[in-house]
Amino acid sequence: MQNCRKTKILVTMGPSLESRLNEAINLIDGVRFNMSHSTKDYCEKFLNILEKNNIAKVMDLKGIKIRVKKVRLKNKILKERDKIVIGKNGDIELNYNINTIDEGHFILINDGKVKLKVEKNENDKIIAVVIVGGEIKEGMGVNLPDTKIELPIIDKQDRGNIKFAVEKDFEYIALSFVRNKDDVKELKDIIEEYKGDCEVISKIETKEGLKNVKEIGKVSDGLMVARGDLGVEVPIERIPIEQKNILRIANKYGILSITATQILDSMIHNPYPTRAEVTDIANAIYDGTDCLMLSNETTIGKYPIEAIKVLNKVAEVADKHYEEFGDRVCLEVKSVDEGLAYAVYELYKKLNCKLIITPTYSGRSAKIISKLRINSKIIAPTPNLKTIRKLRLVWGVNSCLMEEFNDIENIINACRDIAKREIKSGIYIVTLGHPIGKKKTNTVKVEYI
Ligand SMILES: Nc1ncnc2c1ncn2[C@@H]1O[C@H](COP(=O)(O)OP(=O)(O)O)[C@@H](O)[C@H]1O
Ligand SMILES: C=C(OP(=O)(O)O)C(=O)O
Ligand SMILES: [K+]
Ligand SMILES: [Mg+2]
Repeated sequence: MQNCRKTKILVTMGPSLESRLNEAINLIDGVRFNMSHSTKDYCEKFLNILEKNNIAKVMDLKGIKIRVKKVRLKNKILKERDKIVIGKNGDIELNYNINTIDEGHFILINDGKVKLKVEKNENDKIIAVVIVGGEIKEGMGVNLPDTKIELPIIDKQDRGNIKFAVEKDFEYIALSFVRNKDDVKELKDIIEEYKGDCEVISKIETKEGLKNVKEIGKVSDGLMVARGDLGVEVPIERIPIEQKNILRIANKYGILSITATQILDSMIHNPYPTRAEVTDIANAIYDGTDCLMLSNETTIGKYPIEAIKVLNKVAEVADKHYEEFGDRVCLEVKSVDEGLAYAVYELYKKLNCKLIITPTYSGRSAKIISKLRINSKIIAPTPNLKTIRKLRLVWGVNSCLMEEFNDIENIINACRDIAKREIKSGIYIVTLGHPIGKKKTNTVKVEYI
């Protein structure tokens, strides 16, 4: 069983971590492969060690990233009030057709460090004025917060990545730059086409995705507060408010929630965090995030292991105070699952029970109960290895392998053995589906040691 930390840790694989993964393998719960910077062959190298340790595998699709394709300017340092021609044979060419970028739209280059505003769109070219100057280079990321991006959310390369993720049993696929529910449906249809069951995490990181976050949440298995691109697409002062809002929506719909980017940014260069970062981690936990994700800290940072250790320690301490400071429960009751979770919650509070055991195939009963942020341990025994790995990212849930039984008595006895190991004496709760089999959980049993 993992240590008493309840918040889960997802790290991004990259040069800094790849040769030191074994130093952190017992402190992390998931690994993200960012396909903007990784190939399938690169992922292949780590599958064995991840599966041996039941670590959740997350494939993050590169998505429709717009970039600077060509810079024809001699002087690549743009100055305020400069006029720039964008388009074929213009000063700057993008890897995106420009005729949907209208007058008044902003063009943000290099994570928003350079800001242009469109003055004129003459169909084959755009005249833009420099609002904030700076250096521009080919390959730099471009964000178009005001422009409806008319591109399919999944291109040929990402379709290949999805096929690979299904073949290699990735637990999750993260979708970058999600705009609306149709984008999520498109990914789910492709996963189904390849007969996969990877769960879909929608990255909320564009103005349009933010506007549609409710409809996106309703059809996703998880939401990620992708603060990097989000902080470019909306004014940075909106990040704390949008983060709380996105996390509340994920918890209301009973889906996974991940908070990402610049979690311990200063540890890219320093072996210790700032006070602001440590407080940000605790506040993200109290905003209700299931999981925190490290990016540059573990891909290119100088101190990947130290960053993981700091995140582990800070989360462990913050978790202990969830009852005092954590956001209150807001899980929406849509079906029996949520009703049962609230029944477990009431029993836990009224009977001061010390342990909740949720035998499960799908993992859903454990995930839903976890949304109520119950302070007691939640153990989810399952015959399904993939469920163990999926639940690695779910707050407060420890999953373990249990053989497949064919009668309820045996499951209850097996849970008793787990309880004896975990609490020695006291009240514990078991959730079950009766009659036995792959039906939804529909029974709550109070047990006593
Ligand atoms: N180890 C096991 N052997 C046999 N049946 C099991 C086992 N673990 C859970 N079950 C049965 O699976 C059902 C609950 O799992 P599942 O269908 O995934 O529900 P949920 O999605 O609500 O978690 C119940 O019928 C439970 O009794
Ligand atoms: C997590 C994010 O996406 P990526 O790292 O793929 O840019 C982000 O933008 O914060
Ligand atoms: K990405
Ligand atoms: Mg992003």
